[in-house]
Amino acid sequence: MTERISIAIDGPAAAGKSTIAKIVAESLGYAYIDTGAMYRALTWKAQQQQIDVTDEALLADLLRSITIELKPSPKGQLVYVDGEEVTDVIRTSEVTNAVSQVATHESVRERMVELQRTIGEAGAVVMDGRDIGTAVLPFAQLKIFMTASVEERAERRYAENKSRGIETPLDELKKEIRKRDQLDTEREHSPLVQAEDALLIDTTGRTIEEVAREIEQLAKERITK
Ligand SMILES: Nc1ncnc2c1ncn2[C@@H]1O[C@H](COP(=O)(O)OP(=O)(O)O)[C@@H](O)[C@H]1O
Ligand SMILES: Nc1ccn([C@@H]2O[C@H](COP(=O)(O)OP(=O)(O)O)[C@@H](O)[C@H]2O)c(=O)n1
Repeated sequence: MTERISIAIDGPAAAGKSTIAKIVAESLGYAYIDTGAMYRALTWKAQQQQIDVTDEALLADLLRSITIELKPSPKGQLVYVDGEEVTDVIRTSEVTNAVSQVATHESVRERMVELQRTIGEAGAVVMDGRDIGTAVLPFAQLKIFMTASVEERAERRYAENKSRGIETPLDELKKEIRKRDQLDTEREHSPLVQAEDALLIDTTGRTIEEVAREIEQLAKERITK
């Protein structure tokens, strides 16, 4: 019987990964790790230091010299870079439009995977991203590949942005999501791809509660096995 399983949730932008991962982690009493926030944090720091996001060596050095922390709080997960809280600033379009470029670099990915493995090693974790089931936690007991139509994903991001006072036209969001999906699936190093042993969950037209219950059930089946 495995009491502390690892759960990997991968998939394209705005498919609902972090929303669902958070709920499932809370209901199981597990830690939730948003690996996208780590790539965003590095991208933000690089922009602060005016480092060119195509410069792999400088980005890898930067990643080695900074501290990225994910801290749970009643408001949700807070993200810190070198002690500075960056939870909201890493969601701006300036960061969003550069992050997938930063994430293409092999040495950046190697270091991120190392950091994420250290966090996830002990189990009792729900981790979401693009390469969790394939590269970070290949032995995860439950792997989900979460998708939704690009229209629905853009509409969800639109509503989410609106509720946070950000007005980006729907068409622009659709373009940004398509572009990021393309960069993530076509990159050379650990691209976004469904792991062979991952279960595909299409969330199009489904509620957050439905999807969360489905994954909780799948997790419980594995925990008691
Ligand atoms: N099944 C769902 N149905 C409707 N909206 C959803 C669903 N899952 C997530 N959302 C909403 O979509 C938005 C994007 O979800 P998010 O979890 O940030 O996606 P990801 O982590 O995959 O980028 C959030 O505002 C969330 O509330
Ligand atoms: N494990 C991961 C997580 C994110 N990423 C990169 O980081 C970007 C931002 O991830 P995210 O999960 O915050 O993206 P959203 O879908 O939440 O907008 C992705 O588009 C990828 O380019 C990655 O390459 N590998």
